[in-house]
Amino acid sequence: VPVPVLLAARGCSSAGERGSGRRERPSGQRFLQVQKAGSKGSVGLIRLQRPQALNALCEGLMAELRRALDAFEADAQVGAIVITGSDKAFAAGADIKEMQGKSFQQCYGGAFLAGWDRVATVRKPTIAAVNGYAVSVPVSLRALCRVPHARGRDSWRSPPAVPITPSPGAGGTQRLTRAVGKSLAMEMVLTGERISAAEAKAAGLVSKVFPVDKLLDAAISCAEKIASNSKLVVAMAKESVNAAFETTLAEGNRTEKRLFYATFATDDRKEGMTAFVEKRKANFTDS
Ligand SMILES: CC(C)=CC(=O)SCCNC(=O)CCNC(=O)[C@H](O)C(C)(C)COP(=O)(O)OP(=O)(O)OC[C@H]1O[C@@H](n2cnc3c(N)ncnc32)[C@H](O)[C@@H]1OP(=O)(O)O
Repeated sequence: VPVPVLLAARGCSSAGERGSGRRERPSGQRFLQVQKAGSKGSVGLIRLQRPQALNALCEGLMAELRRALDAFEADAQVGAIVITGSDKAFAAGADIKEMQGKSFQQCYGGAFLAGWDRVATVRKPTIAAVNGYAVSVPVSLRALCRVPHARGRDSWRSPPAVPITPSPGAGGTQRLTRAVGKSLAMEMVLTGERISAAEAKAAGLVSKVFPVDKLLDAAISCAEKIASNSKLVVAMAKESVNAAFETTLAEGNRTEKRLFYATFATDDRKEGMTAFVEKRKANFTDS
C-alpha cells in the first residue's frame, strides 16, 4: 500500500493553476504526488502532476522534486526511486511560459536551473517510467534518470537502473517526442519530430518498453528488486556506473576498482558472497 510522504510545497503559476484546480494537496505538494510503494515500502514513488501544462518543469515543481528526492535519499527504508508522469505526459521540458520573459541577467545571476541536477546526484538508483510526452531529454529524461543503462544482471553488486517507456501502440497517441542528446533536443525544438517508444529503445534511450497499463507496476517491481540488495553497495555501483559515463575509460575503471575494493570493508559484501556460495538468499543489513 503506497504510504503518502509529507513535504512542504511552493509553486509556479500557469493559466489553470491560478484557479481552484491547482491548490496544494493535503500532503503539501502542488505538483507532485509522493508515496512509498512496493510490498515493503522500499520504493520511493514520485508522480509529476501538473496536467494543465503537461508536467512542464517549472521552478516550483523542481523545488518539490528536489525535496522529495532529498527525503527519499535520507529514508533508510527506500532503496530505489521511480519517477513517473501523468496520463498524457511524462514532462514537456522546462516551463516555456516561465522562461519566456527572463533576461540573461536573471538566468545567469539568478542561477536559473542551478538546482536541477539534484536529480542526477541522487545516490539511490532512479527509474524513469515514461508515459507519454518526454520533451527535452537532457532535462526530462536523461537527467531524471541518471543511471540510464541497464548493466548486466541485478545482483548484489551490479544493479541496473533503467528508464522505462510504454508501447506507443496502447492509445496510439503515447509517443516520445524526439529529444535525445543535446543535438537532437535542438532538432526536436526545430522540427517537433516525434519518435515511438520502440525507436527510442533502438536508440538506447530506454531500456524496456511496456504497455501503458503495465508500465508503473513494472518500474516499481524493478525498483523493488534493486532495493532488496545492499543499499550501501548499490550506491557504490551507481557511483561507479556514473564515473564510467563522466570520465575517461581508464579513470572509470580505476574508480570501479577502488569501489569494488571498498565493498570488502562491508558486511554486505561478505554476506552476499557467502549466500551465493551457500546457495541461499542473502540477508543484507546495509552495513
Ligand atoms: C531544459 C531547458 C533548458 C529547456 C527546455 O526544456 S525548452 C522546453 C522544451 N519543451 C518544449 O518545447 C515542449 C513544448 N510543448 C509542446 O511542444 C507541446 O505542448 C507538446 C508537443 C508537448 C504537446 O502538444 P499538445 O498539442 O498535445 O498540447 P498543448 O496544447 O501544446 O499543451 C497543453 C498545455 O500545456 C502547456 N505546455 C506544454 N508544454 C509546455 C511547456 N514546456 N511550458 C509551459 N507550458 C507548456 C501548453 O501551453 C498548454 O497550456 P495552455 O492551453 O494553458 O496554453
